Amino acid sequence: MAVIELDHVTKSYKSRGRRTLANDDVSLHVDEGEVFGLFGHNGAGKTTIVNQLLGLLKPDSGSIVIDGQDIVKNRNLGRYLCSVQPQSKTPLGELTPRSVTRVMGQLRGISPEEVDRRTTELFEKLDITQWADVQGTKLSGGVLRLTGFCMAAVAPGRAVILDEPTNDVDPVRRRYLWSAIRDLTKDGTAVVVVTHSIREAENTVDTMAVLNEGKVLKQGNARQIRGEAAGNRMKLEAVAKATEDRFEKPGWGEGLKISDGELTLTFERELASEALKWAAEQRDRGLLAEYSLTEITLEDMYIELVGSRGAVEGAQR
Ligand SMILES: Nc1ncnc2c1ncn2[C@@H]1O[C@H](COP(=O)(O)OP(=O)(O)OP(=O)(O)O)[C@@H](O)[C@H]1O
Repeated sequence: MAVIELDHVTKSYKSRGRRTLANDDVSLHVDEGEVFGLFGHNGAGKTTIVNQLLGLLKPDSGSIVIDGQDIVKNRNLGRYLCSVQPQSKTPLGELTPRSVTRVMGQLRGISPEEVDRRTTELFEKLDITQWADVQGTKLSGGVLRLTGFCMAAVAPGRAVILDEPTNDVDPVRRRYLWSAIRDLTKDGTAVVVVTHSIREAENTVDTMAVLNEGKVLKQGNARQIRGEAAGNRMKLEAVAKATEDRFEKPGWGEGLKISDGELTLTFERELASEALKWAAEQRDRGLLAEYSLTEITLEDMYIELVGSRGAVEGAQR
């Protein structure tokens, strides 16, 4: 059953005499117990979707239904039905992670005992118990961000919306966080994760959409989309020590690219041993350092789809 149904939503902003079409006929559905990844370059229109789900913005046209309730007609319901971790860091001031998480749980109507149990469980899961009672002014950006997640997760609504939850978080706690995101779905909560960390999200998201310049470019089951993009292909990744023109391009690979000193080359899976031989030769010529063969990822699909399009234009208000 769909918890979030966003249909044909269009939203534009007017600023300094200019109109920006932030969402252009966007339709997204998120089912119970599903983690939905919303991907897109800066300025693609992701936060505009989040703000409309929460009832903070009204679409120009289209419908938004959460748990069967019309959010366009009753905008306050958005904030009741969804709990949210906003994109900005949670400013705690002199308050502590434990106190703000408790307040949020109580505001959302769960008993003090349940709030304490959930708060302890979340802090332990994310390994931030040692900072639970430290004032916000003395905490790192990562701990503040994780506190923002706990505030959204302590008493989740029918949907939990997480806008860039992994920013500033160290690699180990990011793993705990992705696992905590999956845990949220166990009682049927639908989770929307807005993130640029597609490589990490890949293991957790069930369904996804790629947004570009306000439009949905691709949407569906994340595993299927990755499978379709990968086909029978693999990828060679290597540290390049020379520019592209110095390499002898193999006849069998597609698209040898060097960007920021990293070489990538995709090829049919059965050519894996050829690819390793080629890489060893290039290393012997002093053109490559470390190299490895990897699977095609969801992030590769994203880059193929969006590329550098919109990366420059989209973000200015
Ligand atoms: N209040 C506003 N007034 C005018 N234009 C806005 C406003 N908010 C957003 N925009 C514009 O709408 C478009 C979509 O912005 P939005 O913040 O939804 O993108 P985003 O995908 O969330 O970006 P990011 O990944 O950088 O957070 C951008 O072109 C942005 O400049």
